[in-house]
Amino acid sequence: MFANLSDRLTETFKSLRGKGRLSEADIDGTIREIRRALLDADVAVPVVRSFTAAIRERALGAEVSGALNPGQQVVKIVHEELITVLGGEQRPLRLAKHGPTVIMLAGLQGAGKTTFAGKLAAHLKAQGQTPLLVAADLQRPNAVTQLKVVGERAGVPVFAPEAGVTREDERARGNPVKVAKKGLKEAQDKQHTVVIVDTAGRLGVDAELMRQAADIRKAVEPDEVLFVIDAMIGQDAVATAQAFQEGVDFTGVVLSKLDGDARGGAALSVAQVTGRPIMFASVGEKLEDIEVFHPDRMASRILDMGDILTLIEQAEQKFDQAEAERMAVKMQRGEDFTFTDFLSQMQQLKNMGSMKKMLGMLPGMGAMRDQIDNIDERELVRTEAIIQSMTPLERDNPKVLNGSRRARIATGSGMTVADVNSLVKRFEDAQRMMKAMAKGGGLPGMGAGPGGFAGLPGGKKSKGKQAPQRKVKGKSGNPAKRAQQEQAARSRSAGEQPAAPAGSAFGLGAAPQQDLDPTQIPSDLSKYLRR
Ligand SMILES: Nc1nc2c(ncn2[C@@H]2O[C@H](COP(=O)(O)OP(=O)(O)OP(=O)(O)O)[C@@H](O)[C@H]2O)c(=O)[nH]1
Repeated sequence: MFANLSDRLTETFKSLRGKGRLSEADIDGTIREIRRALLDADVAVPVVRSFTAAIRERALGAEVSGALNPGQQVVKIVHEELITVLGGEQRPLRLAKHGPTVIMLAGLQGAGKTTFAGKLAAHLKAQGQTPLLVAADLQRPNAVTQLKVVGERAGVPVFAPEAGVTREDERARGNPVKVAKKGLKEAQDKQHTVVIVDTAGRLGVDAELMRQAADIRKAVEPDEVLFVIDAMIGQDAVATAQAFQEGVDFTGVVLSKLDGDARGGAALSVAQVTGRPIMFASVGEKLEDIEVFHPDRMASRILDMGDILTLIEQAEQKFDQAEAERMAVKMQRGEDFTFTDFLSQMQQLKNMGSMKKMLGMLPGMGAMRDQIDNIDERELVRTEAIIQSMTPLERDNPKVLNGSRRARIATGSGMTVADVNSLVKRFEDAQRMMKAMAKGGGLPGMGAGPGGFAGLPGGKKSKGKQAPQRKVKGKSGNPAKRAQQEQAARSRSAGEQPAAPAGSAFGLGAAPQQDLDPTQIPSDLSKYLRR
């Protein structure tokens, strides 16, 4: 996601590091680099122009802050301007006060509408809604079947045109406007709280496509019309978005395929050009690859400051609280950490999704992209296989693991004895770590107490002594935000980095800690602390 842009911008800021003051030439040089980086990322020219002009004006306007050096000041300005370009505030979905909320999806063929329809349905279902998917994409023969498949995966019913008995039925079946209306009626009758209408796309913008989408819009009067755009579309993004805005009009944007996007110009152009908020990002082919779009968090990711809030939220959603509490109690009692616990933690880690994606959300990880790309996610599966090949006695009393038992486990799991030895070694390290945490000290750079993962949030706070904490002003009521505030304060008072890479105990490439560029961090964290 934005890999090239992110690398170019962070490289540009490096040249400002350590400068006591910035001359106009320094600023112009930086602006030139930013302009090139944005154009190479396919950001639309007018957007680049206004963006760089705003940065230049503010940078020259000497917004002096005692806390930040000039280099950091420029990063802060770029960060704030990026947030503005990306739409400012996050805009949540508008839900209808009465009756089902109607959400219509529009966009070009292959933009990712059908895939997103399933993701959105699953996302809303997890929030307690009862969505109905409506297949009004009758253009592509396979589209209805595809929607049925994603609906089944999401556990959400799909309304699709049935084969008709009369000629009139058959005509209605081929008419997307009638199908959409019938779908809405079905939702009202069956008391669904949300209706998601998937519409047809074409290879390019054409009058027929626009007329059909506009007719569906008129027929179902949606609360939201979401324009789904492929983030890899490049310079065509602006023209396509404008055509849809004129033809159908939309209330929000969904950026799809943001996972595969090394350029990402669409993201930086569409909100600004259309004045419509980006509301969701689609970041993969799986059902759970959906993110609520937060302009400030995305700006932080682009500047390689990480996105700890999203990471915490995802961890919280997938985290099994009961299991965490079981671990907390166990450790407070001083009971030994066993392979059974190790396995359970690993399974939770797996539930949280791709390790690469999670690591990519930590600050300063852009410089380690190659190492992250080399992480072998199958390692979790191999580790699981080894533990599954142990007897209950061995899992709970790892000390009994002598040479012959290790050889048997290696054969049973299809691994080598060296693999088993290496896992036992990692396990012993994790066991020592858990003991240290149980004593209450916590571990450097970690926010988690007992029951939490190494380097990941979650679990209860230790009752024992914590490292001295700086008081955080204006603590948020939001657990994710609060966790970050506390972590930031802890990290600062201890002079530590904001978070330790996760997964090291599980042997997933064990991303080493690196020196973070100080020009990249302070403005971001201090921003959250001030909130
Ligand atoms: N990598 C990646 N692939 C995606 C994403 N969203 C969709 N795709 C893939 O893109 C292709 C097209 O997606 P669809 O959901 O069928 O697109 P559509 O807009 O419904 O297409 P039409 O129904 O023909 O208008 C499929 O192969 C999807 O698996 C995403 O976020 N990331």
